[in-house]
Amino acid sequence: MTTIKQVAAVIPAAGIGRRMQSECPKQYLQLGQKTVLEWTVQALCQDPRISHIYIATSNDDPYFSAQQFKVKQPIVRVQGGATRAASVAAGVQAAIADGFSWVAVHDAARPCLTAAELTAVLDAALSDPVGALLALPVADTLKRSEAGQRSSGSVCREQLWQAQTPQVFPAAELQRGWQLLGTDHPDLTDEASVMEALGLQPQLVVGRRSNLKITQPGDEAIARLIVLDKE
Ligand SMILES: Nc1ccn([C@@H]2O[C@H](COP(=O)(O)OP(=O)(O)OP(=O)(O)O)[C@@H](O)[C@H]2O)c(=O)n1
Ligand SMILES: C[C@](O)(CO)[C@H](O)COP(=O)(O)O
Repeated sequence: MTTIKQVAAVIPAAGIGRRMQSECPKQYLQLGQKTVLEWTVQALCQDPRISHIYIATSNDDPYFSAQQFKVKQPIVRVQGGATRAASVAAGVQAAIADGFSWVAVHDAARPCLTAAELTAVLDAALSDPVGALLALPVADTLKRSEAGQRSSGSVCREQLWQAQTPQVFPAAELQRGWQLLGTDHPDLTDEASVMEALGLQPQLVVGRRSNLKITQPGDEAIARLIVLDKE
């Protein structure tokens, strides 16, 4: 009988959603019958290799206790930190303490992840010496703006990708990176940056534009259309 490798999902959900300017943190906005976070947890349970879910929330989060996660995987709440990296590191530490050697880090603000994307990034990561992340080749012309929101030129996009999540890596390697660099380093905006800082080159797995991160006003309306189309 072949045993499948068990992976802990870590969801950073301790942000305040400043850019969103919404009445509550964006991870608790309602998309139909579920909140963004409830959709995200459900999305991560679409592959049986995800066996536990660690959610990092802010200490004074008044919304989490009312969440209804209708999944069979155990949900573990941990205290998030002042940065996304600190929140992720708290979840990874809890996962390691529970015996996990691989983690799949996925933003709470990305509720539209499909089963196909999740399976693809897990397949790639678990058979790769470094790990893997979902990403999109840049499809638009990129402009640089140095003053007054005016274009001062274009940036070559030939070798540029937009990182998404899940990002799937060995937990101990991530911890080694944070021990070296800290969790408030401005360049460590995702887990792949930590691996790159260790001199490693994660595998890029082509994702979908529908796996958007709810960030700016109006993004929640797009995400609502995507998730309700699945219902
Ligand atoms: N200290 C932090 C900051 C962010 N996050 C989480 O990291 C994810 C991606 O971060 P981002 O989109 O930047 O969320 P916010 O930090 O909430 O947004 P903003 O920067 O607009 O405040 C989100 O699910 C957010 O909840 C976190 O767990 N802990
Ligand atoms: C992790 C991430 O979603 C990859 O694109 C992104 O770096 C998160 O950035 P944020 O400013 O913390 O939302």
